[in-house]
Amino acid sequence: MPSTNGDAAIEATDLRKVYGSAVALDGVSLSIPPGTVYGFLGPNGAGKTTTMRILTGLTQPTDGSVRVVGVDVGDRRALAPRVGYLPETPPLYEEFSAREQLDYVADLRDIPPSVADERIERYLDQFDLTDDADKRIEAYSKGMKQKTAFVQAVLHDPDVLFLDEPTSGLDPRAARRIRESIAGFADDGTTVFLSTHILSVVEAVADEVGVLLDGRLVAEGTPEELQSRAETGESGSLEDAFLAVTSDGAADVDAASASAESPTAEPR
Ligand SMILES: Nc1ncnc2c1ncn2[C@@H]1O[C@H](COP(=O)(O)OP(=O)(O)OP(=O)(O)O)[C@@H](O)[C@H]1O
Repeated sequence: MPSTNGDAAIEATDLRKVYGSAVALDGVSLSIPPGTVYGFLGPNGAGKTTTMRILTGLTQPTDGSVRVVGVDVGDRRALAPRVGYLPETPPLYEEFSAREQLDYVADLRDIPPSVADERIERYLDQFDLTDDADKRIEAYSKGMKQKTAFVQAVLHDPDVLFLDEPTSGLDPRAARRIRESIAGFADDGTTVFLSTHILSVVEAVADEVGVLLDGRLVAEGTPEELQSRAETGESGSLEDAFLAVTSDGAADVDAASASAESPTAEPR
């Protein structure tokens, strides 16, 4: 369990989530400093989306507690202005245009119109959406929808940004825009919690990586630290590291041998 850090942007303690008889999360603790880009990895069904939904206050944990920027996530009213969330299936009104959608969200977020107008135009331009900004979203490609949803998540300039597969379905240029944008937010002090299966994105932007397996955090460290843990040694890729710590029985091995082997990444 991480040491309790009152200044952490995300502080989760011993999260458990049980659905019926199925254990989705089995004691996950996180302590993520402000300004960190945290890459959250794990195989299908590991519990990543469940964790994100708990960290954003959308799902109640069965046990455990979460504070984001010092706010208990149960306090939705206090939390909402401080966090942005891009879920795997983003909520967009298909009958709106991107400009209408973003105007609508700006209004919901109480962003003053002059500030909102400037930001919306800047983001539309940044994500190559200006020419299509008045077309209905239902006519957009998957990538255009994803970019619109990303802008929607960041429009209010949140302190902490939760991104679930932000580059999924994007062409290389659009994916690069998102990656650059994530790096830019981090440079400005935003904490980014990034769940993805695309390891090159994590390699490009993450300061720290956590690997979830069967509802447990089985490894945590910088991408370089995780790579150096891979069986292939220092030259191992993040993919090697991911496969090593998520192979059958890896969770037990890691938990048992954490201090004995003094690995460079901090296993859980
Ligand atoms: N609402 C729910 N009701 C019952 N079981 C659920 C529910 N949501 C998630 N689960 C279960 O919890 C476990 C973790 O699911 P979760 O969606 O968090 O995984 P994930 O790591 O995000 O997976 P993926 O990479 O495939 O998106 C899975 O076994 C899943 O079936």
